[in-house]
Amino acid sequence: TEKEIFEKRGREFFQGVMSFVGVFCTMNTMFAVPRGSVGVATAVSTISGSSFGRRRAGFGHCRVRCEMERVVAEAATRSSGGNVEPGKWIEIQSTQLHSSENVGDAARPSFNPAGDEDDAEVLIECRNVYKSFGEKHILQGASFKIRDGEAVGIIGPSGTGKSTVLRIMAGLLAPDKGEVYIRGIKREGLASDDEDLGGLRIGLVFQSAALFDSLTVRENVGFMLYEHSNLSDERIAELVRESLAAVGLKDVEERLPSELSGGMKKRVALARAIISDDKPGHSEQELVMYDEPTAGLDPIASTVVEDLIRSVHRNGRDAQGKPGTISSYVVVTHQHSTIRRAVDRILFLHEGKVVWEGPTAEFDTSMEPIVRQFADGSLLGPIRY
Ligand SMILES: Nc1ncnc2c1ncn2[C@@H]1O[C@H](COP(=O)(O)OP(=O)(O)OP(=O)(O)O)[C@@H](O)[C@H]1O
Repeated sequence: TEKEIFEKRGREFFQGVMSFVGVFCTMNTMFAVPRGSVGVATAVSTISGSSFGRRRAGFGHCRVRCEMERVVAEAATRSSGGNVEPGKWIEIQSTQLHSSENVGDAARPSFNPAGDEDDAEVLIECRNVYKSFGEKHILQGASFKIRDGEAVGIIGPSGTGKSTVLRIMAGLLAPDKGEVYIRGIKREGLASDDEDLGGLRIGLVFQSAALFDSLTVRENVGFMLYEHSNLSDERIAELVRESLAAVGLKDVEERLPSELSGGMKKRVALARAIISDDKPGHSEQELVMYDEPTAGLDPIASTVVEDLIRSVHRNGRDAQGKPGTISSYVVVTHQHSTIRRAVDRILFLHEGKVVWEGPTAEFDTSMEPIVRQFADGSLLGPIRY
């Protein structure tokens, strides 16, 4: 019954927030009163915890009250600058917790304001993944899930293994230990043509665009179809045209990569990742992974690529105004603009593990020292160079 589900979710939620003092709830509301000897960081986490709680336990909204100045300031941010004073109850609605004020793009998919992202189908799961290269122990128990509909960013210090994670998810590299599940099916070995991905297509867009220099744009974009489908050359040329149009390119089919600008190459690489054959019963789901899609681009070209990534997602509209076809995507990036503009949820990778994850909106307000140091670009903190 609804009551049983509520009680179960409530129990799960409380297991997650037992450390917070003074948390109690009613059917649709959670109340949080950080007090006593808890530190500021814990108190702020109470607010973050309450957003987690609402998503996990399905609370309609939460109310927070606190005396501590920093916490009150945090609460003010969360409540969009409402009338927030120490000791006064403030109410935080779900939409404010995943606010998109940094993003002006209408194509931006929302961060599941229904609050049910935990229930969405898991497309890829990495469970306790280890990977070493010789003496370099890069991944040391990385675990995370990518769900249907998500726009996820993987961030973290240089050399921490972000690209390695992408290559493992794409099946180009096998973990030494741990498991990768694709739609619940455990992957054995590397990606292969006859691998059962449960109907999911996985595309990887490399940082360098990785176009074949000697092939034209048409041959690059249609490469997989020329190699692995029975479609006629005419049909492939048509699909290539459509895919290029989706990323805002036309009349470039016969050019060589050397005749394109850096930004155009990235668009062509994106067109190659999203092209699909038109077989009946073709998979509905596609996950694309972008490795540093905006590296080396000027700020405006970065914005164009960030919006493009949004636009080909199924909640967006492509360059022709058609709904995008990508179910979920993962972006590895160092660029703050890309973190804020192109993704809804962040996985923070450090020393081989996911050490923090949360909605993009929480990246700027999290008091987690590692996140604060990274977000502020500070030399002081737990990350040592
Ligand atoms: N095939 C390989 N052989 C040997 N070492 C490798 C290989 N691939 C990656 N590495 C090493 O693993 C470490 C992690 O590399 P990776 O590219 O995954 O990091 P990253 O977090 O994406 O870094 P950056 O942010 O600088 O791009 C680096 O030290 C890299 O040199």
